[in-house]
Amino acid sequence: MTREITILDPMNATCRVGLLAPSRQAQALGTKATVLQTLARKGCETSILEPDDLRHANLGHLDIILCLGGDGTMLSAAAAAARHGVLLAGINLGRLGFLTSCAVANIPAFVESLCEGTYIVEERTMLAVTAYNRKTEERRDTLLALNELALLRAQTGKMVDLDAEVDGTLLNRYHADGVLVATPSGSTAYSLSAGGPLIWPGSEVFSVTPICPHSLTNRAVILPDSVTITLRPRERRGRADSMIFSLDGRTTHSIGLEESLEIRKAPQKLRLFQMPGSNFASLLRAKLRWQGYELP
Ligand SMILES: NC(=O)c1ccc[n+]([C@@H]2O[C@H](COP(=O)([O-])OP(=O)(O)OC[C@H]3O[C@@H](n4cnc5c(N)ncnc54)[C@H](O)[C@@H]3O)[C@@H](O)[C@H]2O)c1
Ligand SMILES: Nc1ncnc2c1ncn2[C@@H]1O[C@H](COP(=O)(O)OP(=O)(O)OP(=O)(O)O)[C@@H](O)[C@H]1O
Repeated sequence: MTREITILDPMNATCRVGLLAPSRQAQALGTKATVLQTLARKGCETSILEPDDLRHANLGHLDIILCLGGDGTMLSAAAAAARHGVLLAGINLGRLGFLTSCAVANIPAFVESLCEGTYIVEERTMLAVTAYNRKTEERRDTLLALNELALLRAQTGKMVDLDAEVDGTLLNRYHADGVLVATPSGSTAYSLSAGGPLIWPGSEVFSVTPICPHSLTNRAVILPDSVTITLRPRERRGRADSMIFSLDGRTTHSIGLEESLEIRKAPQKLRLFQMPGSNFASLLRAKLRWQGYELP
């Protein structure tokens, strides 16, 4: 895994922070004020980002996008951060905050570490997902995901059929509620709920995890992230149940029978801020509430 200790360039020591704080709840507004004050005291230049800025604004001048929220807020900013090569951090105002950097109580330590350059940068793999029409060869825009691509049944209580191919060779024909292609970052999210394995960040693999397959031997498969995975909705007994695909649970798109999804490792990596001393094992123990004798 790439984990680098970063030292800010002393010639350019002013840290330019884009603050994404979408919540209007009183507690979130109070935390936002505290964060702004603490950053200003340390000489950081802070601009406020609106959710729309993540799609339209040029963010390349920022050193860091700082989210106040939970995993949902981190996921909303991940693609923009990766596209612009900007570091992503979060102060947890959500429930779990698995992807965030720290809790509200640690704001002073967070800002200290940011300004002293003692933080760790973890490079996280993103997925690049392109839908294309096999007949017309028309391709939709390529989208990025940090956690997973989900191909799911839509507006129906029926199961769906779909084929998954690896570099053009059939992996399996699934009869299920859907299939997930998850990154190591996404292995602790939806894929985990669907019975997929926990994958250490930095592992160069994807997981293909079926959701409730009607076959007890259909399990998650781990693949090298150098492959291209193709997912293709199929007709079943002459009937096509409608399907959707979703990236990080945020955007959903319908997909037709003539379309396929091509899923690859994105050329862009997400640079994720980690507090000094943080490690994945303690995150698993704390956030996934592992129990055990004498666990620290
Ligand atoms: N049955 C499920 O487990 C299920 C169903 C739909 C979506 N999801 C997950 O929700 C994600 C979107 O998160 P949200 O907060 O916007 O939606 P949300 O409000 O539906 O929350 C989903 C839960 O997953 C957690 N989560 C998100 N990313 C995580 C990660 N990388 N590691 C560990 N936990 C994580 C969140 O903290 C939250 O508790 C999707 O990417 C998908 O992985 C899970
Ligand atoms: N666009 C928004 N407008 C208003 N409030 C928002 C917005 N986005 C998030 N919030 C609020 O901010 C808080 C964090 O939301 P977020 O979706 O990031 O995390 P969560 O789902 O609550 O937590 P987690 O995903 O970590 O379990 C929540 O209270 C949510 O209601």
